[in-house]
Amino acid sequence: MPSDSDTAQHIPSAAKLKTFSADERARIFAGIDATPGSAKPDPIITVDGITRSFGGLTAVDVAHLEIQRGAITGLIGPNGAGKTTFFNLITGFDKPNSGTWSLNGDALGKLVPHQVSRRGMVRTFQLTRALAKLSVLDNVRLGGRHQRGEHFLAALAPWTWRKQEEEITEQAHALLRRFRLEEKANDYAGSLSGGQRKLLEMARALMCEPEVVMLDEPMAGVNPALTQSLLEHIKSLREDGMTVVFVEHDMDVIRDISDWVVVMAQGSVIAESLPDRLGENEAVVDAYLGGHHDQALEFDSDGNPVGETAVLAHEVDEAIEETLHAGGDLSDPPPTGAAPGAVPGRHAADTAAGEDPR
Ligand SMILES: Nc1ncnc2c1ncn2[C@@H]1O[C@H](COP(=O)(O)OP(=O)(O)OP(=O)(O)O)[C@@H](O)[C@H]1O
Repeated sequence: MPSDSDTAQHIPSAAKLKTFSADERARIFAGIDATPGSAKPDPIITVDGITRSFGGLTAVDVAHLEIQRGAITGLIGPNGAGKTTFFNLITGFDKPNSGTWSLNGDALGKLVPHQVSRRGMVRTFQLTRALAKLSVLDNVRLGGRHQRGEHFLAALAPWTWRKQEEEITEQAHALLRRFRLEEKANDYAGSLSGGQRKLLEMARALMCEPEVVMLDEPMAGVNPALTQSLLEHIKSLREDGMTVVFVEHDMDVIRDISDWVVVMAQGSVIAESLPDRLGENEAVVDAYLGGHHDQALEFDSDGNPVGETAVLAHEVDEAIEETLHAGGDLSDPPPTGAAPGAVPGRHAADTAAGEDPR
């Protein structure tokens, strides 16, 4: 495993980042095959044969995936599709059963998270209880951890780390200004709103000057009033030449900011597409409707659902229960603009069970 001193030379600098105009990105993606595992003209991340099982469950099984440099790639898929596990694997937070993956052609398989971030790829993670008790400024400063000051040899030469500490603090303030959190610098991070926490996560991630930023549900828990500004901040990462990969459930967000969309279901990549072509993709529609809508239903001699039908019946029961629990009315039509298959309640349940809603 490479040591910290080995990886120090890999800290990316802004000079290495490459920006593409909107027109250039449109041209790049118009020329890419909309098929799972399709080749990209300039992949910054390449993944091969990565698998991860939990007991008998295969959570991730991605045969091949390339992520285009300098663009925003959205990663979508039904609940339990393996998106978060995939993020954890390629950023070193979890270990796969098999597979290889690389950043700029350098294999990352044996690295731990801070070594991966030094190579130039970071993922955001939610504010933990420990971080909530620190100031906003210290949270961001922590993103610059594992630089020279933490190396045990540096403890013997304090003048080197003191200088670095000043630089880290300066950099943290600059990021707080960028994300408009400067006024909150000395507040407890735990006192921030949902949207401000997301900005803090991004500021913390940018401390190591990454080339790739992986955002896990950046819009979750964000007040709608802040959504637009958060989206602009994500786009600004791309304008600075960073590559962004993000997991998101909200299809409006996906369409608004993604250049390209990768769809996972049951651990695998089942589709790749331009965001506005997703609806034309049969595999995507199937994944979101559960793939049951055109299957024959099966019952045993007592009239109990069996096999796939039993699984479907259970999902329908859960959806109905969720709707009732949330105070919904089962006779309500599904809200307009909702993600396909995401609407619990009678109408959606009936549709999923194969009835024509018209
Ligand atoms: N540590 C774990 N132990 C056991 N099973 C796990 C573990 N982590 C994930 N899983 C399982 O792996 C599968 C993929 O989970 P994962 O969280 O990666 O999906 P996801 O696509 O991110 O889902 P969501 O959109 O609901 O967050 C799920 O069936 C989940 O229950």
